[in-house]
Amino acid sequence: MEIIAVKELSKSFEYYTKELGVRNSIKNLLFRKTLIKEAVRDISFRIDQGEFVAFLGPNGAGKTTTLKMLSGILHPTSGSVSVMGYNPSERKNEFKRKFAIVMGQKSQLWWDLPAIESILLNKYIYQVEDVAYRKSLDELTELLQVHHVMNVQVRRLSLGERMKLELIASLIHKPQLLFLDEPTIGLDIETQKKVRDFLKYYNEQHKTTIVLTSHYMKDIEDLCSRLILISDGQLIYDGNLKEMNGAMNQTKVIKLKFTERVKLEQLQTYAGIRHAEDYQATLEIPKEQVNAVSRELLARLPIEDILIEDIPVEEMIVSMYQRKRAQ
Ligand SMILES: Nc1ncnc2c1ncn2[C@@H]1O[C@H](COP(=O)(O)OP(=O)(O)OP(=O)(O)O)[C@@H](O)[C@H]1O
Repeated sequence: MEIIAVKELSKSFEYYTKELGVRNSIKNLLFRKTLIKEAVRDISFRIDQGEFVAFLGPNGAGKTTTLKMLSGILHPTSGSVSVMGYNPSERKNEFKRKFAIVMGQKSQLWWDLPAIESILLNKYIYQVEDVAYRKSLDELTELLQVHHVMNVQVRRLSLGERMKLELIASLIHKPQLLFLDEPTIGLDIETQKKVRDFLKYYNEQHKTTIVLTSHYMKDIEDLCSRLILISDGQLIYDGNLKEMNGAMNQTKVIKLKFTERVKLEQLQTYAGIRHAEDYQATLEIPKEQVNAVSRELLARLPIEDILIEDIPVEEMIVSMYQRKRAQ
């Protein structure tokens, strides 16, 4: 079932530049120059129920602007958006009850109160019935293991604890759609993993559609089967992570560790040296040559360890952004 349908969506902002100084301020008042920023340009995509989609782009690509249009905070300049059958711009209460937004950098919890108070407030705002509320709360606190901090003032919580409670507050009404903006930002590795495990389980269990933006590639690789990439307001890729791997990864990386110091000249017969220093080297080799080159390396050099890997997802994505800029 289709949850989000975005068609030829664009958003432009009008803004003004302001020069410094009193004289310029007066000049600006009289002859203000209007500039137009096309933050989102003609993008189209569809997302089905239960999908866990990464929505990525470099800084200023238009991600927040798009998410704001999907949640009804901003009106599109042109094009259409349908979310769960609603036009988000109409901001119907019924629509607002069906989705949630979690922002890693912005809290929705009352700072001076225990989180349970904010969660309870959401129960009333979203009109969740007592039995459903109890069930949701028990499930979420159990999964996230936060019983012991429910009654602690939010300002006293660690970042990880707060993030988990943000998730509970957002999911207490069982939204069909969840927008997650940098949910693991600033968290330690162990807590990042716990949050990821929770999101994976929750998505599978409840078929909640999740749209995630994150700068951590581990979030994307572990959670999202599909990737929507935007750059400079335009859609540059929409597809499976594995397919992108196949299409982009025409080369593999060979990481070598040596038992003795190896000179650069000994490696120079191979094109694609990414890095070489004394006891280690990294080469980038076309896929079809990997077997032959590995055999030759093992025969010719004092190798302690050899590792053959795909190009990291992060690098593939960055090279997609670069390709787009070069067009
Ligand atoms: N109200 C506004 N007025 C003028 N320009 C704006 C406005 N809001 C956003 N922009 C511009 O639109 C572009 C896209 O912004 P947006 O916040 O959507 O990017 P983003 O992909 O979310 O970036 P980031 O990862 O840095 O948060 C940026 O160049 C930004 O400066």
